[in-house]
Amino acid sequence: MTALAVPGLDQAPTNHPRLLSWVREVAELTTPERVVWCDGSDEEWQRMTEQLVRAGTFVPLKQKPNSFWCASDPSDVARVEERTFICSVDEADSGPTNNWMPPAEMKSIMTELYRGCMRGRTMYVIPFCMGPLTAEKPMLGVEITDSEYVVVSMKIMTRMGSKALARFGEDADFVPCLHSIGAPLEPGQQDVPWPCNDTKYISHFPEERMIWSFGSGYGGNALLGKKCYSLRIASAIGRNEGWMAEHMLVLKLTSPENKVHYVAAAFPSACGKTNLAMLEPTIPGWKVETLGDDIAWMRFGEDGRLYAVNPENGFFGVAPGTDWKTNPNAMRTIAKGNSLFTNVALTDDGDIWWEGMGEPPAHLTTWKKKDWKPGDEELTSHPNSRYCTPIDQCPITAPEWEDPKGVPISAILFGGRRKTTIPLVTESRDWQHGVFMGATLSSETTAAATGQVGVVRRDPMAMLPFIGYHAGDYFQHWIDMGKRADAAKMPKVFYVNWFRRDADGGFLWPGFGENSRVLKWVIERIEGKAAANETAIGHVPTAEALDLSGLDVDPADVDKALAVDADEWRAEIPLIEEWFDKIGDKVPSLLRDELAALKQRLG
Ligand SMILES: Nc1nc2c(ncn2[C@@H]2O[C@H](COP(=O)(O)OP(=O)(O)OP(=O)(O)O)[C@@H](O)[C@H]2O)c(=O)[nH]1
Ligand SMILES: O=C([O-])CC(=O)C(=O)O
Ligand SMILES: [Mn+2]
Repeated sequence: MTALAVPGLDQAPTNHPRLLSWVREVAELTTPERVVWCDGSDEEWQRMTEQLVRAGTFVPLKQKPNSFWCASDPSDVARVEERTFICSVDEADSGPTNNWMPPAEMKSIMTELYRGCMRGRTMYVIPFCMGPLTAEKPMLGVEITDSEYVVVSMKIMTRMGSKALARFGEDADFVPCLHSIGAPLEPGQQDVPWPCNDTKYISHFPEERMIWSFGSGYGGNALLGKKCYSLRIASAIGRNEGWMAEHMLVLKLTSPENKVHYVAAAFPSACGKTNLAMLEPTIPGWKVETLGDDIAWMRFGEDGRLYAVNPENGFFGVAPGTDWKTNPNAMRTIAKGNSLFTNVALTDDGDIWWEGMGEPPAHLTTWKKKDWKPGDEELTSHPNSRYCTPIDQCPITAPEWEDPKGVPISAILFGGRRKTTIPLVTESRDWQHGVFMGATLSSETTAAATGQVGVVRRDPMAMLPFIGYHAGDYFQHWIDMGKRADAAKMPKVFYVNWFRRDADGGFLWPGFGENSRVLKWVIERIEGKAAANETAIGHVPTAEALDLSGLDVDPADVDKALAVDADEWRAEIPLIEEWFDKIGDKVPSLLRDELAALKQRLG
């Protein structure tokens, strides 16, 4: 090996041999101008944000301390599912829901893309830890990137820098995560505010536990600790080790009698996780606290219950629709500053604005950097614009959110965005039926991924884009988790839909804080206190069982939100059959049995 004289390469704050040799190897391939080992300090944040302001990437916000507005390239605004690959050694392990390429082929394509790709740029080395630093076996990773935006975002979203590196010792295992925006700078070339590449690959090598990402700076494609590590790679690890990595929020619910229950909920991207995680109950005496808004790792505890940990350190939340009425706790969190806002609108006095925030000011700069005034047709903010903010700034973050042991889960909610068919809430009969509900979960597509919006697709456990292996094996893993446990100790599974509509297109259920009424029914079911109708699809609340006191809605609308329409469900059956056929032989026979039984009950 020829010793490469890249400034900074030899200033490594570690003796970890595997880490050192990997960093050198990447530097030799990508040929950056210098290497910087990130320490995660406030001085580093200061330096990076100043640099991003000089580069025209960030605009400092006058109205929010230590916060920045940022507009991406208009082509780089969401996850790119069609460019996301699970490169398992055997194609059959990737399954019918993932894109696949042989690992060797992907590596050879991407190696050529990476060759010289950091020319003229700085290569940052970011040691990070997903989940609490105090974990007995911390889940470590190192992201190499040529994007300052990624470095500062990782500081919010993960535990990174020196404090993470302290857990590496000289031989700790870590997931190598290689990221490049794919925009080398030639001498004298003027940089752009959001460099990226039209060619994009988001590749995962589950057997090697390695991630390679190229061409995009967008969060879900570039902050590799999030979806790539904590869901795709972690789901594959969890399957082997007997735990679960899920696209779930985790909240703590305290009843008026001071009983505590922890609830996890899986909804597809842009379908309400952050909002539910930070909900302000509208019913007296109930309290919600937040532990996580996007990802949960769940393992059995010594008492046989399922415990959840949030691997993240921040919120990367959908901006539009967030305001003081719908999600006041998110507003309080970002008001404290230390946040990044990407692809929202900028006000003339140096604040942010987006659709759903009430009356717009007389003039705005849109996410496309165009002038905008009220009445203009164009959206001021991209529908997938995001705020990125530290979780510990949230006023209702539960104190135990960093407990490495996690919190015991009483209920799991699955939910989607469906205009029809799916009632407001349905309780499963048992774990296996709950797995069936999750495996057949459907939702309309959203702006969180590129592609058409509003198309109904199956999104099993809200994990369609995030399962790091064969979806049929994933269903089997869910069933096996139930078999390993005492049934009485497993969380009870519910299926919710906040998005059912009337004939005029209006929502039948007011949602947001009012969803506390559904949470109350869920807890009362668990405690054996609330009534339900047994229907073909599961247990649905009687109109009286749902606490509607003080709620200003037409009771007929609530009835419609709760209705089980046999015709609509009969129309759903062929869609579920088609879905199971797509998964093929690996659909667990118990789920086929559930489908047959559902068909029979519907007549
Ligand atoms: N009608 C209605 N809309 C909701 C409700 N909860 C959330 N939304 C809207 O759904 C959109 C997405 O909500 P989020 O809570 O950010 O979704 P998420 O699941 O956290 O999304 P990701 O971060 O992409 O995983 C926002 O525009 C919300 O305003 C609800 O109860 N009713
Ligand atoms: O991953 C992202 O970019 C944001 C997110 O939470 C999702 O899409 O589910
Ligand atoms: Mn998400």
